[in-house]
Parts: sequence; C-alpha cells; structure tokens
Amino acid sequence: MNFLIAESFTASFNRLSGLDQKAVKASVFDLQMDPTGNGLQLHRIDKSKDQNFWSARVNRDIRLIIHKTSESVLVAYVGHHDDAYGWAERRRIEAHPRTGAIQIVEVRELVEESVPARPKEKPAPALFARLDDNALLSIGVPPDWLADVRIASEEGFFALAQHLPAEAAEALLEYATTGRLAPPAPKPAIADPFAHPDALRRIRPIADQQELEQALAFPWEKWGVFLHPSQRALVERTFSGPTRVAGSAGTGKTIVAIHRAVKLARENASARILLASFSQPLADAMAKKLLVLAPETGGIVQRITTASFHGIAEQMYQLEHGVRPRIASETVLRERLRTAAANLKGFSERFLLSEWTNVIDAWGLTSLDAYATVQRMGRKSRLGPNQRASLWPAFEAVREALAVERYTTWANVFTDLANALAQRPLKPFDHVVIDEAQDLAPAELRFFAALAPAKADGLFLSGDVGQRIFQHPYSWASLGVDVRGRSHTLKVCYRTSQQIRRAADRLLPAVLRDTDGLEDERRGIVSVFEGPAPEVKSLASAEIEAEIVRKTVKTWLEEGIAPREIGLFVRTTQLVARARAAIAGLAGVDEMVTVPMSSAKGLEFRAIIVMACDQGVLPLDERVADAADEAELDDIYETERRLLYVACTRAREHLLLTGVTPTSEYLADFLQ
Ligand SMILES: Nc1ncnc2c1ncn2[C@@H]1O[C@H](COP(=O)(O)OP(=O)(O)OP(=O)(O)O)[C@@H](O)[C@H]1O
Repeated sequence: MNFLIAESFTASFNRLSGLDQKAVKASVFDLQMDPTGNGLQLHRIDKSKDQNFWSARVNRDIRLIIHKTSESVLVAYVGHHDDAYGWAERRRIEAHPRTGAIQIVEVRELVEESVPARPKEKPAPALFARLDDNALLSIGVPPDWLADVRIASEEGFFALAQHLPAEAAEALLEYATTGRLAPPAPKPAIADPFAHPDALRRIRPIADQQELEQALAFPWEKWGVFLHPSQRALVERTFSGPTRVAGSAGTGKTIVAIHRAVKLARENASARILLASFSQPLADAMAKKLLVLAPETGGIVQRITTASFHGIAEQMYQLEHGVRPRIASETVLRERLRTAAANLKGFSERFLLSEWTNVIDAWGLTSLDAYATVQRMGRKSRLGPNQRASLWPAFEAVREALAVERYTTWANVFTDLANALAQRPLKPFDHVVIDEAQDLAPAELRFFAALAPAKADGLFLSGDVGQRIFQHPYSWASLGVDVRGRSHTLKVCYRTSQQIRRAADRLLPAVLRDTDGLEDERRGIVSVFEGPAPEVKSLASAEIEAEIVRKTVKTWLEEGIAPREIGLFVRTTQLVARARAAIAGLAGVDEMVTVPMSSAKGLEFRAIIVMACDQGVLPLDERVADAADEAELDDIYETERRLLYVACTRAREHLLLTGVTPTSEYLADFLQ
C-alpha cells in the first residue's frame, strides 16, 4: 500500500495552531502504521463526487481528509470540520486523461463563486484563443476547465490560475509571456500516475516513518518535499562531467544544490561531500537547510561539509602548512604597489591595482613570459609587449615584497592548493557542489576543479551570471571546467511575485552570454504567484524620501507584515544610517534588516525598500572614477546594475525603490 502526502495537506497543516498540529501529526503517524484507518473513525465524504475521499477524526473539531484506493492512501488536507468537508466536496483526484499525471482537480461547477463568471460576450483579448483543446490538454488543463481557459483575459487569468493544477497554470503563464507552449513533461517509464513528474511535485510517496517525520517537521519548507520536475531532474541525474545549473533569481538553484548534496550522500554511505558557497553567512544558511532534508542523527549531515569558498581553502591551507594564510589587505597592496611603481610613468595607481588584482594575481602570473601571453579577459585596453615588459618589474617587486613579509593573497592560496591537489589521486571529497558559482575567481574555480574527483558527479556548480558582482568574466573551459552540454537552466521562480520579477528582469538583457559562449535565456521565466506591482518614487529631497519610506513601512506593519520580514537595502555602508533614520522609532525596528546591497545575497523578505537610488550612488561615483579603462568601466556599470537586480529580487511580495532626484539611470529601465 502506497502512503502519500499532498502539498495541499502541508499547506493546510501550516495554518493550524501548534496544539492542533501536534494532534494531526499523531493521527498521520497512526494512519501510516495502519492505512485502514482503524481507530480514526473514517467517514466517507458522501457529498463528494469522488467516492474515495474520507474524513478521519483528529479531535473534536479537526478532520483529516484522506483519499483511499485499494493501492494507496493519500493524506490530502486537514482543517476544521466544515472547512475540511467543504474542501473534499469540491475536489476529485484523478489521472489527467492526456498527460496521465495524477491531479487534485477542483470541480469546475462548484467553484463558480471565485472564478470570474463566464461572460456572455467574449472579452477581448483572450490570452489563449489560439490554443485548441488538444494543446490545452497536452499541458494538463483538466477537461472541465478548458472553456474557462479559452476565454481568460489578462485580468482574469490569475484568479483562474489558482484553480488549475500548477503544471497547467505555469505552462499557460509561460505561453502568455513568450508565445511558446512548453513541451509536456516526459512520462515516466512505469505507467504509475503518481510517478509522473507533474504529480510528484504536489504528491509525494512517503517510504517510512523517518521520511514522514521529516516531511512534518518543516512543513513550511515546501521545497523539502515538493520539487519542480526540472529541479528534481537536476537533483537525481548522473552527470558524466562538470555540470552547471543556471537560472534567474529565486528559481531554486540553492535548493537544487542542497538536495543534490543530500542525494549524493544517501546514495553512497561512505561518500564525503563538500557544499560550498560564496560567504560564511550563505554557507551557514545552507547548513540550516540541510537539516530540513536530513536529520543530523541520520549520519548524512556529518558527511556533508558546508563552507564558504575562503573558509574551506583556509582549512586546507592550515592542514598543508600548519598555519593560517597571512592575507595582504588592499591597503597593504596599494602601498607595496606605490613603492614598486614609483619610477613608472604613464600608468595610474588605479590602473596598477586593477591590473595586479584582475590579471597578475588573479591568474597567478609569475613570469614576464606568462604576462606577455595572458589573455587580459574583460579588459579591452590593449597593452603591447613593450608596455607589459615595462610593467612587469613593478609587479615582480610587489610579489617579492609580499613574500619577504610572509604575506600571501587569496588567489595564491587557491592556486597553491590547486597545484597540490592536482598531484593527488585521492581527493578529500567524493563530490563537490558549489553554489553562487558566478562569483568564483579563476583561482577558486581551479581549486574546486582540482578538489573534485575527475569522475561522474564530481563537480556540480550552480549560479546565475545575471548576479555576478564580484568577478570579471573569464572562460571556465580554459581552466578545464567545460560544462558545455551539461548546462541546465531553471525557469520557475518560487521567491518573487510575477510583477516584481518582471520589473527586475528589465534591468538585465534578455539573453546573457558567458565567455564560453553559453547562453542564458532569461525570457519565459514564470513566477508561481502574483502580487502588487513594485513602485518607484523619485523624490525632491532626502527628507521627503525618509517620510515616504517611513509611511510605507508603517503601512506594511499595519497590514500584518512582521518587522523581520521587512528589509531596507542601500548601496553603501555609509548610507545605512540614512535608512535607519527613516524608520527610527517604528515598532519592531530592531528586527528590520538594513544592509548594503552587497550583503543582499541569500536574504529574502516579504517587503523590501531599496533606498537612496540617487544619481552618483547607483552606479557609485567612486567606483566609476576608479575604473582603470573603458572595459572596466563597462563592467562597473554592469555589476552595479546587477547589484540592484540582486537587491530587488530578494523581495517576495512588496518592493519600493526610492531616490532623490536626479535619480539613478537604472530606475528608468526598471519602470519601462
Ligand atoms: N520546489 C520548491 N517549492 C517551494 N519553494 C521553493 C522550491 N524551490 C525553491 N523554493 C523557494 O524559492 C526561494 C528561492 O530558492 P533559492 O534560494 O534556492 O533560489 P536561487 O535560484 O538560489 O536564488 P538566488 O539566485 O536569488 O540566490 C526560496 O525561498 C526557496 O525556499
């Protein structure tokens, strides 16, 4: 007998009080032990057209709705008595006649009140008028909803979409935005309607008590149980070589990386896995999420090391050398460069630092020969052989000065470790999974490539080129990490409302191409929910801006948004004070997060204000002035734009951008 739980159950379970939840858990465990439901006072829901719906008594008030056939027991819903009965009376569970996937379908004739009435005259324009029944059925629209879909206009679509199975709603939304109808999900080899990928995203088989405990322990973390078929495919597949997962903000790249680490650990009881991300806070956040999938006691978590890029390198360096690396700060570098280049004419200090950081140090160049032939990736200002020859002694002198003082750089640390690892047949990890891979420096990529065994599923990288903030572009393939043919893009956005995501997407080109020629198509992304349109306010003074920010936050608080669900982002650390001042004294102000945009990665809020989007702040004047050449200037403009994209896409429901006139040029693109 299959035991399954549905997403509709998890969602309804989340709405109950803690006490009721406890009682429900006990009943669900009883049901799993004895699927006949003895002792749970089962009653058939007679008013439902689907005769397999039964209610089970949890306590005086709460009823569990289960769907029982001779092969399976599905826990479908839980709620207060009338609500639970009403839910079951309005639904049926069946395999879709075309796709074969099991669907929980709302009975069309019983949801008249919430769907816009079918108008007598056809409204214009109908979004899906060109799709015939055949096309609509192929994406999983239930037959009794075909007529509603056919006449849906843009206005009525979201109200309708709530009633449709998610796979159908997403495919329709993608069609509405791109004009393309997604091909249906491939049917599984076994003809089990529950095993269909579209069914698995909302209904999961639960193998044992431990799995049930996990599913009920973190019911609000839906991703722990219900993955999109495209996410699941990336979690479960075996890849013959290095693999990349791309996707715009909020499409679940981190979720896929975490699931994958757990899957690899489960598959092989002795495997050691590294799960690394850009910074320590991001690594910590992944460690917490790991626990949703794998209880610590299960022995899996101990075999998954979560770390930041620098953190894992520092540990390995200590193992190799017995000491921590002494990293030269930017101030030290500037000073050493100034001394070394004292007699060099015609090159600005800014240029020298940039050339050192992005070319000499980043690529670990140790000879003039290497410098003479290196491709200065992302730097268009040409440097002829004579110029390079005249620059080299200064860079060499910096290297020597640093060595004398026992200083090193992160790039050096990663390169040393990569070289040491390359010699070793046995690697410390069996699988390396990297998140935020778009911000890997060349030496870091080289290090992780050397750390991963050169075998199937050795190296898995997830990231979004559109969020590259800290790195110059370069070719991964030139460092031996060739993901061509093994690069996959996620297209369903789970974090950000359709309205906010659409506006944020306007900040970036529709197609991003990386240095290896891999294209990241950013059209056709679909958000799974909608919300209010984001707002942009260009204001006459900082005082007026502060007032608007304060009013907006107050309204959000009054709407019931918790203070910790509100974030304020600004471009620089100095501007944090401007944001804090605007909200000073509001209830719960200490729980609101006010940080520079560069710390936005990995955060997520219901409501966000991106404040002080002034001209001169975005892009930041100091950075623009710091550009060493025209190519670097282009890169600065782009990375500043991406910073704003990252900040905006941390918002789930509400987003407000404010600035003092004249405001940032990016705001015009956002509004377009
Ligand atoms: N299958 C899913 N079901 C429900 N929620 C999901 C699912 N996948 C992802 N999410 C949620 O969507 C949000 C974004 O996920 P995640 O952080 O993995 O995206 P990302 O692509 O890494 O985003 P970014 O590039 O912005 O860092 C998270 O709140 C996550 O819990």
